Amino acid sequence: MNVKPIQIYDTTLRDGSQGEGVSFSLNDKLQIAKRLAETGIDFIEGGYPLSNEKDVAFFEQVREMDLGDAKVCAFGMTRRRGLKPEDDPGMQALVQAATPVITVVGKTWDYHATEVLRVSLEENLDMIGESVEFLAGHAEVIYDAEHFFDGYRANPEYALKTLRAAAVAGATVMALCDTNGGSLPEQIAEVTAVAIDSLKDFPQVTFGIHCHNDSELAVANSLAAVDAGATQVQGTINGIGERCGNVDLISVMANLALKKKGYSVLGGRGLQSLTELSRFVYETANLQWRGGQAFVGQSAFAHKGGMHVHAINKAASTYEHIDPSLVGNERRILVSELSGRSNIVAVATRHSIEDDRELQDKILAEVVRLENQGFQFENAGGSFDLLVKRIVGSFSPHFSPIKYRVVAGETSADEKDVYAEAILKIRVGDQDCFNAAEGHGPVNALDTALRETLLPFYPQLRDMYLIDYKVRVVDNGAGTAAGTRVNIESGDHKETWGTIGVSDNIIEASFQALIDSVEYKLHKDNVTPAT
Ligand SMILES: CC(=O)SCCNC(=O)CCNC(=O)[C@H](O)C(C)(C)COP(=O)(O)OP(=O)(O)OC[C@H]1O[C@@H](n2cnc3c(N)ncnc32)[C@H](O)[C@@H]1OP(=O)(O)O
Ligand SMILES: CC(=O)C(=O)O
Repeated sequence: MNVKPIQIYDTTLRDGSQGEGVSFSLNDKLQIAKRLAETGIDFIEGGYPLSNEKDVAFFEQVREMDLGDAKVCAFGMTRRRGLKPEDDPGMQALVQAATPVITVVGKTWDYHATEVLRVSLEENLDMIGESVEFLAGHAEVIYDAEHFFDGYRANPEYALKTLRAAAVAGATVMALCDTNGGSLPEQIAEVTAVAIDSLKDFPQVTFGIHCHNDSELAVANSLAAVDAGATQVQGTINGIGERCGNVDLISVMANLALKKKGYSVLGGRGLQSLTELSRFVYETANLQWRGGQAFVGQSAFAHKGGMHVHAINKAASTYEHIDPSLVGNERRILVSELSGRSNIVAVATRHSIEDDRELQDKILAEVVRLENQGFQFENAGGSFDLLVKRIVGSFSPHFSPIKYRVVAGETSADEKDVYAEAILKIRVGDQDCFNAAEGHGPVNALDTALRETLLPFYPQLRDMYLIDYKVRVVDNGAGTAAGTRVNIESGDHKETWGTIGVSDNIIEASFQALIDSVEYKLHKDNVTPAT
């Protein structure tokens, strides 16, 4: 069967940066461009050179990078009213960006031309035609038809004229924009087909689709346009962008490659790097991951319900629409009060409890009891592992806490320096050890005191570090009134693990999570407890 290649046009660095809370540095932009190219993205829209110095510098520096087959595009608007293109600073900035592709946005909607630009409909057509013609002398031109679908609904004849003006002037791609993100898939399909038909006397012209997600339909709309004949999809990684965002290219690429028949993206490669690409962009943009993001989210293949895990263990496709590895993601089994024995067996693989139903029931009962107190084991695999060890009987403590005290306060009213000190007594083997430490805060002081005390006995702890610390107030209603839940994420050179503590007292909850974190490290490294 013939497959139709669909070009992927990424505008994370331009339209994505219009998203609230997104601000890329120059280096961020260059790094993301490199990743996009490595993934096999066809077009990388780098920014708006008229807008700011950073984008100008981006285009200067990106030229020095080897981005393989990816084409870098500079973005800008048509010439200003009353100016010749060659005299327009925006046009000049686009040319100076010296990219192989220039994307120029123009108005399609008659209302927008007359009310916002305040130009006649004829002048708007001239602005489009003259701008494209001028730019086509310097680069391949993609024409972004802003508000195309709203424009078509308001005045179809005029909307199509704006496309024709761009085609006559030499644009090679018409990107139809659902700028306000308000269209439905059936409208997109119908209007895209009409637009394509209207330019059939320009066989060299192809069509793209550029959707926003204001109605949560951007993916469906983009796929509808592709079915109607569009061969380029514009969007951003993770759907970041203004208001509700742009279409998420991750979902578009995965659906086109894995679900829809007859299309290919990324030259048939690169799909397995989608999860990594998604997370790289989140990290670089300093944004929180969306756990439930389709295909690449951390929870996209996370199974919690006991009945589901039972089925997954027998046949994964019962609750997974694709094999997660196809997009570089992985299956996760969560343990909680909603678990059945199947979750416990699946998570506790290293404890060989598959055949012991009695043990499975005991572990499950303990999980349910603790969750009722405010514990949550989904992100606390280290603590869950220790819980299983305790019930199975393979847990041997490496130390035992005797008492601790934490003091925090201000050094003086003048200096207002906050200090924290921890005093700790623990038993290691047959020795009682006493230590005090200072820290940036009470938990840091306690952590330092604990490590310093244990290091002479367990030098392996030098390789362990704290990655994240989170506190939540829990009001469990049903169970004992638990006050705070502390989750700690720790790591060493090999792996990361989560631990948990719950108590009315935040310091006590933190201490429990710290103890579990250290015990998990020592157990996993098979360190013999000091005698
Ligand atoms: C749908 C989209 O996402 S399009 C891209 C939107 N992105 C951005 O706006 C981000 C980058 N923008 C910027 O840095 C600035 O807005 C600039 C540099 C482009 C322009 O800044 P300013 O000159 O201060 O103008 P301002 O932003 O206030 O207004 C936009 C101007 O462009 C004009 N304009 C808007 N769209 C177009 C167009 N397609 N063609 C020609 N002129 C246009 C407006 O009429 C207005 O000009 P006016 O003040 O003479 O009426
Ligand atoms: C061009 C563009 O970003 C839009 O119309 O949404």
